[in-house]
Amino acid sequence: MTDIKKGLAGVVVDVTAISKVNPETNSLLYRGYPVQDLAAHRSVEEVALLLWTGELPDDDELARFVAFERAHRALDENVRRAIDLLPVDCHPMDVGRTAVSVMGANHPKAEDSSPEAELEKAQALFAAFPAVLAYDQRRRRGQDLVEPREDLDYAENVLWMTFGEEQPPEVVDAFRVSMVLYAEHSFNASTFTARVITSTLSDLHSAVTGAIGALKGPLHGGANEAVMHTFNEIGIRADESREDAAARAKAWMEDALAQKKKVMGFGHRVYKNGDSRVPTMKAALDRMIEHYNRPEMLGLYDGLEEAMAEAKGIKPNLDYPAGPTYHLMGFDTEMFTPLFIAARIMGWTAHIMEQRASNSLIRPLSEYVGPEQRELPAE
Ligand SMILES: CC(=O)SCCNC(=O)CCNC(=O)[C@H](O)C(C)(C)COP(=O)(O)OP(=O)(O)OC[C@H]1O[C@@H](n2cnc3c(N)ncnc32)[C@H](O)[C@@H]1OP(=O)(O)O
Ligand SMILES: O=C([O-])CC(=O)C(=O)O
Repeated sequence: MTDIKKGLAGVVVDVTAISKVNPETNSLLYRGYPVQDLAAHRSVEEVALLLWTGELPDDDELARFVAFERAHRALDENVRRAIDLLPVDCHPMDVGRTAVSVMGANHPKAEDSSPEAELEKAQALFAAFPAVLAYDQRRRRGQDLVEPREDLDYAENVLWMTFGEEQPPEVVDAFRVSMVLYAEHSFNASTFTARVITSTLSDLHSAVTGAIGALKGPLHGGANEAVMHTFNEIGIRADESREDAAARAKAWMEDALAQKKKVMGFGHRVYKNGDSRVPTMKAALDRMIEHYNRPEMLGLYDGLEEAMAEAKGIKPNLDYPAGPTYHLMGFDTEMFTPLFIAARIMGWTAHIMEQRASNSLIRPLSEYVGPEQRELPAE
């Protein structure tokens, strides 16, 4: 029997110059720059340009892109109409997936895959997607659409369109950090999906639509939402001490592992000794816990982490600190993975362009294990 690598685990399928995930050094580089340095010092807009072009922008390049991004933020009327047709109790990832598909169908350059058109479509999608998730959260709450504001940067504006109020700088900063950390992660399942679709010479919006489908699952992006379901199952008690919350979380985890449950937000296919992005995201979560004065959330976080480490030695992944961070900011739980879409559009579209520039149809082989050739039964 052929040596089959289930889930393509450990298989190197292509080269990439976009990011380097190094589990040995527990590091992640975007185009050579450590992600924690980018998260500390750079805007989402700068990171987007870095991922797409390979270099950090100079002042003129950044100013041009910032102007473009601010001019392309408003929710398109066709997209709004399509969203309004979807039930308010469907999953917001279905809304995001549908919205990107509608954007593609309406884009005048949908079938133009030249490098220039591709970059323009990537930038427009990056600019336009936040309005989808912001509008979706608001319509579910019975609130009206909030128009984008051109005087706000990307991170400030996403929060503005979602909540209709300017957020304090600490909150904006934690949100910006999450977007930078979520932007790109080499050949993860959704990015690989986007590359498979691109490899057939399909268009950018089709590739992103497919990637959203792959991101939705709880073994991938859906884990940030699932983390919050765990917290809710344990029970969030705003007046509880950190210690009491930690004790309840530990007991919950011990019980879950005794039942052989998989607990989302822990483990990773590539990192086996911790996720390079967790310390930076955890620091942002700590700042939010302090800002909102919610020590019991830290108790739940620590209790689960400690019990998982003691029982199985498995470390948290990025979705673990990101989930409670978004919760504290006021996002509805089901909106967490659409936030991941907003960020990962940067990485997906960079990979779509890289795949197209050096394409080969992605079509692996399988070993057949079904019945041998046989005769049809007589009619
Ligand atoms: C941004 C991201 O997408 S990060 C990933 C987000 N996904 C999650 O958080 C989902 C939970 N985690 C998991 O399911 C896994 O760790 C994965 C899918 C991410 C990676 O898994 P793989 O590399 O395929 O490892 P696999 O699932 O085979 O796990 C290896 C062992 O660790 C255990 N394990 C791994 N993760 C977990 C977990 N979260 N909870 C409990 N046990 C776990 C498995 O049960 C398995 O144990 P066994 O050998 O006794 O059967
Ligand atoms: O790399 C992976 O398999 C999943 C992940 O962490 C990501 O996509 O950010």
